[in-house]
Order: sequence, then structure tokens, then C-alpha cells
Amino acid sequence: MLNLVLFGPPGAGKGTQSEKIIEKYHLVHLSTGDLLRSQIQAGTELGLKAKTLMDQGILVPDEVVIGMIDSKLSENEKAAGFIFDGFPRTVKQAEALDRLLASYNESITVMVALIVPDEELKKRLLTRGLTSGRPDDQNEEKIKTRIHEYNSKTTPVADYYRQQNKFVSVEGVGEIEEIFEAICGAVKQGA
Ligand SMILES: Nc1ncnc2c1ncn2[C@@H]1O[C@H](COP(=O)(O)OP(=O)(O)O)[C@@H](O)[C@H]1O
Ligand SMILES: [Mg+2]
Repeated sequence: MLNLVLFGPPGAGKGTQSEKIIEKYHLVHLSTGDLLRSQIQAGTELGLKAKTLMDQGILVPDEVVIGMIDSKLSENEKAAGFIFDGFPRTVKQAEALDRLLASYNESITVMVALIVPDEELKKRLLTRGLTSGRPDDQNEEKIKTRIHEYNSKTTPVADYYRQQNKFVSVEGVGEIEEIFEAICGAVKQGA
């Protein structure tokens, strides 16, 4: 299996690059943001709870996202591998993911981090907000909260994979196709 963690702040291009990676490597895409947004859409209890936090740009509790990933892994036992997009976002989630994968005799192959400066992120997210309909893309205050959540809770996840020698970083500014090629190179290096 190829199990890839695609890492980076909100607006780094994880969703954009995931689509291309999936096509090439035939992986199952697990975006916790997308999974939560479909829970909100479906009006589930989980969705209602998550919405209040997500609309403010705050991370939802670890147990909630870990539970969602757990059930998606068990639904896809025959997959060629997984791409984790927007997960793990805390060290606790990263540890839980290692345990879950170990229970299938699997592990993370590589983490690829997309590096994009804050100013570029803000610009991209505000532009995405014009069409995404995402309440968390709508104003600079929410975007600031999300980048702050990322810097305080999520950045340590990179060190977690660095300690396992699984961390590779890629310049996330430039042509989408060029960035994709760099990610493929990182996957080759890590696999
Ligand atoms: N290399 C890039 N250059 C310019 N804009 C990009 C690039 N990659 C993605 N974007 C744009 O930035 C925004 C955020 O991308 P997205 O893939 O949704 O990020 P994430 O999933 O990491 O939050 C989108 O509007 C997308 O079109
Ligand atoms: Mg995304």
C-alpha cells in the first residue's frame, strides 16, 4: 500500500493536488474536511456539532475525526492505498492513525508537506471563498484563526513524521503541474 499524508496549511493546495495524485496512484482520498462537510450537509448530529466549530475556523475534537477515519479505513480494506488530506492535524491524531494502520499491518509511507507563505494563503482562501460557499473562507478574521490553529496545533505533526524519517517538503507556490511533479518525486523518494 502507498499511504500518503498530504500536509500543509489551509489553502496550500492539498485538495487540488489530491485530485491529481489519486488519478495517478489510484488511492482512496480521505479528506476529513470533506467528510465533515458532508455530515453538515446531511444534517447529522455530528455535523451539527462540527459546524459551530468549523464555521469559526476551530479544529473539531480529535475523537470525532479519528472515528471517521477508522470507519473509512474499514470500508476500504482492498484499496491500493490512502491519501490523508487535512488529517492528522494534531500529534494525538497522528498517533491514533499509526495505531489504526498497524491494526491492518500497514503504516504511513511518506508525509509530503506543501510550503506556502501566509500572505499567499490568505489571498488564495479569500479567492476560494468567492465560489466555495465555505463559511470559513469568507473573511480574513476566520482565515487568521485557521492559520493560527494550524501553527499552534498542526505544525508539531511535521516533527512527528520527521522523527520517523518520513517527512519531505515541497515548494507549494508555482504552477499546479510543477508542484504535482515535485510531489511525485517526493513519493518516489519516500516509497
Ligand atoms: N499552485 C497553486 N497556485 C495558485 N493557486 C492554487 C494553487 N494550488 C491551489 N490553489 C488555489 O488555492 C485555493 C486552495 O486550494 P485547496 O486545494 O483547496 O487547498 P487546501 O485543500 O490545502 O485548503 C484554491 O482556490 C485553489 O484553486
Ligand atoms: Mg482542502
